[in-house]
Order: sequence, then C-alpha cells, then structure tokens
Amino acid sequence: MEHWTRAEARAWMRAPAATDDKYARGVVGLVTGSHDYPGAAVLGVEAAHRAGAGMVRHVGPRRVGDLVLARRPETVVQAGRVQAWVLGSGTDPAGRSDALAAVLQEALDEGVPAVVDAGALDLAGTGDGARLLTPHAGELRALLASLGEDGLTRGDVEADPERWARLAATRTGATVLLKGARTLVTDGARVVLVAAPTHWLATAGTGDVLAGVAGAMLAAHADAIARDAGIVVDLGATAAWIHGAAGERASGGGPLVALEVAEQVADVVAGLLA
Ligand SMILES: NC(=O)C1=CN([C@@H]2O[C@H](COP(=O)(O)OP(=O)(O)OC[C@H]3O[C@@H](n4cnc5c(N)ncnc54)[C@H](OP(=O)(O)O)[C@@H]3O)[C@@H](O)[C@H]2O)[C@@H](O)CC1
Ligand SMILES: Nc1ncnc2c1ncn2[C@@H]1O[C@H](COP(=O)(O)OP(=O)(O)O)[C@@H](O)[C@H]1O
Repeated sequence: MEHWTRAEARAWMRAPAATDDKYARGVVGLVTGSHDYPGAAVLGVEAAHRAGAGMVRHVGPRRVGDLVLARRPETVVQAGRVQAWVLGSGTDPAGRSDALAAVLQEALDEGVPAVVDAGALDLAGTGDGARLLTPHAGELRALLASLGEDGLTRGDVEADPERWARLAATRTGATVLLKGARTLVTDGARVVLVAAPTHWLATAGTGDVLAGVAGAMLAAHADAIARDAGIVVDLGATAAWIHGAAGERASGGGPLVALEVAEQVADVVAGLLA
C-alpha cells in the first residue's frame, strides 16, 4: 500500500502559465444538488473554484442554481463543454426525475473524466471515460450489492476496506476513492492510503467539498488522463490530501463547517506550489 503525503501531492500541482487561459486550466461541470439537498451543490462548486478550476459550470434546478450564484457569481449555470464532471452529490437516486436522469447520462456518455458521487453511484458502470467513484462505506456497500455482493453490511466494508474497494474497482473498471478517516484510493491494482490529519472532518457536507476538489484535479489533467487513465489514482489521492489539509486549517483544533474547508483549499494549493 502506498502512503500519500505532501511530497506526492505536490507533484500533481501546477500554477497557470502566461500561455494559459481559463479553458486550458480546466472547466469543471457539476450536476449536483436538488430541492432536498441544495447545499451540496454550493459546497462542491465553491471547492472546485478554490481548487483552481479555470471555470465552473453548474447544471441543476433553477433554485439550486440561484443558491450557487448567490455564493459564487463566477459560476456559469448553463450546460456546455467541460474537461471533467462531478455527478451526484446532493441527489437521491430514488427520487431521480427523468430530466436529471437524462442530464446525468449525457454527461457520462461524453467520454470526459467524471467524479461519481452519492446519488449517481448507481450509474457508475455506464457511459464512457475515466471514472473516480467517491463512496463512503455505506454507499460502497450499496454499490457492491448492486453488483451482486448480497448480504454485505456497512460494518463488513469498514472491517476490510481495502478488499471491498478493490473489488468495486475491478468490477466497475473505475478508480474507487473510499472515504473515511483513512481514505483509500484504488484502481484494483494500486492501493493508496490518505490519512486525514483531523477527525473534525466527520461533519455534513465535507464529502461534497471533496468531490469538487477532485473534479478540479481531473479537469486540470484531462489530457494526461486520456493518455494514461492510471493517474486518476494519483489525482484522487491528491484531492483527498488537499481536503485533509484544508480541514486541518479550517479546524485549528476545533469544530469546522464544510464551507470553511472549501474556502481553505486555495491556501493549501498555494502552499503546495510554494
Ligand atoms: N448540505 C447538503 O446539501 C448535504 C447533502 N448531503 C447529501 O445527502 C445525501 C445523502 O447522503 P448521506 O451520506 O447523508 O446519506 P446516505 O448515504 O443515504 O446514508 C444514510 C445512512 O446514515 C444513517 N443515518 C442517518 N441519520 C442517522 C443518525 N441520526 N444516526 C445514525 N445514523 C444515521 C442511516 O442509517 P439508518 O437510519 O438507515 O439506520 C443510513 O445508514 C447525498 O446526496 C449527499 O451528497 C450530505 O453530503 C450532507 C450535506
Ligand atoms: N473520522 C473521520 N476522520 C477524518 N475524516 C473523516 C472522518 N469521517 C469522515 N471523514 C471524511 O469526511 C468526508 C465525509 O464525506 P461523506 O461521508 O460523503 O459526508 P457528506 O455526504 O455529509 O459530505 C470524507 O471526505 C471523509 O473522508
């Protein structure tokens, strides 16, 4: 098992050059949030901006888009070309509308890299392109059940996370980032461990922030992923490392809220580039 530290994370960061424009830095598109969970969209969008996306698009219900814009007017709330997608945070597959199903499927079929989170995890095996699945243990259990691993409990996954994350990666052909105090990232062959520096991260919405950071990482490296999809493991691990470091800064030893974690991401990136 590989252990991901600041040194490994640094290798995947790059400051913009004189020749870069917003598109060269990577456009992230998010299909996240819903009437029930609008906040997840705000958190993921904030994180994608702070992690260095050249542009962030959000596709979702009008009310969700309005909340996103109220927080981040830089966001483009229209569909369009992206270098990477973040799909599913703050959505519930049980209540998925036909319109949302169509938008998600179109994104998955585009062939660009995608972070597949929360309410889109049941679509993990569909479409085309590199995939980074970001389940917590309960979501991994559900994903494995859908792949035929009946009778598994969340406790089983927590007792042997490496085994179950590897199995899900092998079965889906995706890279799996299994969230927790110790986050595992695996493509079925390599297994990378990212230890969180603070357990105050165990709070609502921090997973939505992680998805936004991961989306920005995939978008920034979309061309390299097209040449070698194996680097999605490195990019997922780097996103988890940045998320942990941002959580540590947001916490300062005490409680944090997810939006503060997202806000700290830019300083963590600056520190890696220094
Ligand atoms: N601000 C936002 O918009 C946010 C939006 N979010 C979005 O919410 C969506 C759902 O994601 P999630 O991870 O919260 O739920 P989910 O995977 O269905 O697991 C449910 C499990 O939890 C358990 N459980 C529940 N309550 C419990 C309790 N009091 N005490 C103990 N256990 C309790 C429950 O157990 P049970 O009650 O069944 O025994 C079940 O096992 C997702 O789209 C996410 O992105 C979140 O990111 C938060 C911020
Ligand atoms: N005990 C813990 N210590 C450190 N980090 C944790 C701990 N528990 C969860 N996390 C992290 O917090 C985030 C929670 O994500 P998730 O379970 O999707 O919650 P949410 O859906 O509320 O955003 C993940 O990044 C996970 O790695």
